Amino acid sequence: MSKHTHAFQAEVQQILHLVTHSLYSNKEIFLRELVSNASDACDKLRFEALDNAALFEDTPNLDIRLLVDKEKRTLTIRDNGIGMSADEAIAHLGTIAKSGTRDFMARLGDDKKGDANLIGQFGVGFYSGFIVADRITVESRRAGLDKGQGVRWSSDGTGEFEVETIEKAERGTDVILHLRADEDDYLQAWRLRSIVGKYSDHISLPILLKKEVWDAEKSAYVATDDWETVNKASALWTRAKSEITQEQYDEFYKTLSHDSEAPLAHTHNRVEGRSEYTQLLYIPAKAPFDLWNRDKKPGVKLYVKRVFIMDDAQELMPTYLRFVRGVIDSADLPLNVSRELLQESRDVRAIREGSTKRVLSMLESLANSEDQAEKDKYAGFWKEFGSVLKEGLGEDFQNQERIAKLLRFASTHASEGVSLADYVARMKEGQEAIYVITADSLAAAQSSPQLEIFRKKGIEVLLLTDRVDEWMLSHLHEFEGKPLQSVAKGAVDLGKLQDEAEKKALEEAAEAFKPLLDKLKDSLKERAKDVRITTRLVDSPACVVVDEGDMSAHLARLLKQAGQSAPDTKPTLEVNPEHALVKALDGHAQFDDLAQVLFDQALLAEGGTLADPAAYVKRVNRLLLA
Ligand SMILES: Nc1ncnc2c1ncn2[C@@H]1O[C@H](COP(=O)(O)OP(=O)(O)OP(=O)(O)O)[C@@H](O)[C@H]1O
Repeated sequence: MSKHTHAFQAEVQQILHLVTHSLYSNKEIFLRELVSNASDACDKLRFEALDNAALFEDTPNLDIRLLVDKEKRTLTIRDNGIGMSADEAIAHLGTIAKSGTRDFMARLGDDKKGDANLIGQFGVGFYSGFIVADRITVESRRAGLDKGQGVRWSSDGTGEFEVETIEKAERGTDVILHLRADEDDYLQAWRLRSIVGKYSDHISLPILLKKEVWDAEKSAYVATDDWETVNKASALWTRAKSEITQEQYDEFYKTLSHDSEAPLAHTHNRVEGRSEYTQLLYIPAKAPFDLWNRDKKPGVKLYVKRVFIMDDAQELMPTYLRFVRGVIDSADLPLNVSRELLQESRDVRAIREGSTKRVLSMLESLANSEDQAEKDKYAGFWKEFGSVLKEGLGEDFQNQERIAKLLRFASTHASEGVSLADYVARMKEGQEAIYVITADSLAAAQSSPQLEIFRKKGIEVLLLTDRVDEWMLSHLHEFEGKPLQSVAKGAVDLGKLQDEAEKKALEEAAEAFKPLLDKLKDSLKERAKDVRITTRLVDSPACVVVDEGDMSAHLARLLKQAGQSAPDTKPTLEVNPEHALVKALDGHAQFDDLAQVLFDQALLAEGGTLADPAAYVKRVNRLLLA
């Protein structure tokens, strides 16, 4: 193949622009990214060679080498892994296959400056080479292909790249960085050694550098022909916990996840027994940009006896823990395990159950810690991932109780961080239910008329404003034997919290107001299922509620917003017999206008919208002018 020029996919051009403009504050990460690609390439070769040992050709020992040419000012990252064919080089180094790329770009905003954190999280991988290089040449040959079928890919990282066929004797890939004018630092062996030590020590393959000796004549270190290994070259998770520092754990996480922030917590265990495996699992500090996508695969890598098998092994972690990152290395699974086999394997099920329990324990120890810093970490976790964890209530029945204990809410007593256990501990004497209200926002929840009686009596109500809360309520019916009760559903029944005198007053008012209620029912017969007297209101004249078994108005709105159909259930209007407006209804000349306005206002107060706002305005104006 003669030389061909190709244009980068538009998204790659944007990434390249970002890389060179936003990441220079932490330049050295380019080496971590390229070494990690080299290590992945070796993992892939080892995996493919399980079925075809010939791929190893005559070099079964896999390694990564860093070569420096001080005259040409190049740094080469060489691996003898799987390599790339010409087509693969064009596809992999010219496009971004990752799903969600477009969404990601949109999140960066129009100026495309982005912040380094977000970009780091997305993982610029190969393109990070352009932070320090003004040209990158890749020479590669895929394992199994002929020596004449090597490929040279080259680009200055602007709009285009060139590809041509070359002879390449050794299998694998050379990534040759032509360093920018002011990047001589990366030609120094000590500098490379220190970066490898910092970011890539855990890489399980040897990373080799030419040994240098001091040359007195030249007054400089010069390279010899001997190679030396500069990393520990044993997979981090296989080492004893006591030999691993916090920094090493954190760096390993950063390589796994491309996150530039340290994780919140990790758990590292060797599990023995019926199923034998090692797990090293992390909870990130920040949610990834595509956390909301339930199709997002959990970020756990599967290894079998230290051989990499696959990324994102969904079967190893339930969907609601898809934010967890890490590695699971099984001693029992066969090396040629397929996705299909994973789905059926009892060992995999045992691993998933064990790992789920570990992650929940990790969260529990943060949440229940006496140490404020740990508690704050849990608060941070909840902010980032709480909504996803709630999915577990419906997904993982076995652990429902543990998950319920990890939930945190706002309430009428505290603006955040209220657990169900806190709530239960604060329940009033005689209180039988955990009261909740759902709304679109905290402000809407806090000012809901339905809360008035609870406020007056000092009874705490949980304010649920997350989009998944309605769904959560359909799975979580009780906690420690106390039912969760929506204050916007059914007639308010405070049970033992209401004294006899109050009950009697209500009955009497209902009797006295009967004629008025009948008139209201008649006026509102198209809109309200029923009209009744209530004691739940203190300052407001009226509110709307739905029956116990009906869908809440909030959920119906959410469904409609999401373009789904929701039943048009009529609410019940409850009126406050003590309120001046309600008292004024009796014998009012514009009874119908007032009744309709009362109903419209009740809808508005609980966050609803009016079907006919213009009619409402006209009625209010008529009343104002009367
Ligand atoms: N040394 C290498 N040997 C073989 N293939 C490589 C090598 N480096 C990169 N590639 C190929 O190029 C692709 C793109 O690499 P890049 O680093 O941009 O992203 P990635 O590794 O897929 O994703 P991430 O960096 O987020 O893990 C890789 O998926 C791989 O197929």
